[in-house]
Amino acid sequence: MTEVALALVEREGRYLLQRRAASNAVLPGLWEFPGGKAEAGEPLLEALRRELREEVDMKVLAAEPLPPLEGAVRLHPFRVLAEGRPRTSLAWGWFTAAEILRLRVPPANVPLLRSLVGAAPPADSGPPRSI
Ligand SMILES: Nc1nc2c([nH]c(=O)n2[C@@H]2O[C@H](COP(=O)(O)OP(=O)(O)OP(=O)(O)O)[C@@H](O)[C@H]2O)c(=O)[nH]1
Repeated sequence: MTEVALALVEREGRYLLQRRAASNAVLPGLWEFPGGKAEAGEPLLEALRRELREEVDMKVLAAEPLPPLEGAVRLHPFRVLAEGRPRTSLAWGWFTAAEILRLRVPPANVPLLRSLVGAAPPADSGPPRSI
């Protein structure tokens, strides 16, 4: 299974996203968290540090793991406190989780984004029920 480290860099309730190049063979044009595949034998935290540095030139100061998501690959999201300002040739921006759900994102990210928004059900959905 391919292990992928994702950086959820949050500032004032907004998360850093970048947009995959339209020319990318995998998920072209989608908005995603900085991150990428761990190399063979590379600890996830190291992959997280490396990808954040390589992709947006930011330094991880602290990272807290969230539960992994299983799909075609295994996503390991981390809440990240990072130093610096994003520097990347890709489009990027700061978005609330609710805003991100209205962008084109990798399908595997949707449950994660919903959990970030908080389980606020639509007004007409009735009382909360366990699933
Ligand atoms: N970076 C990133 N990858 C994600 C997210 N959500 C998600 O499903 N993925 C998947 O995780 C994998 C990460 O691949 P990547 O291509 O970014 O990894 P990488 O930087 O190591 O790239 P490389 O294979 O070109 O060296 C892809 O299959 C991608 O579709 C996300 O929010 N951010």
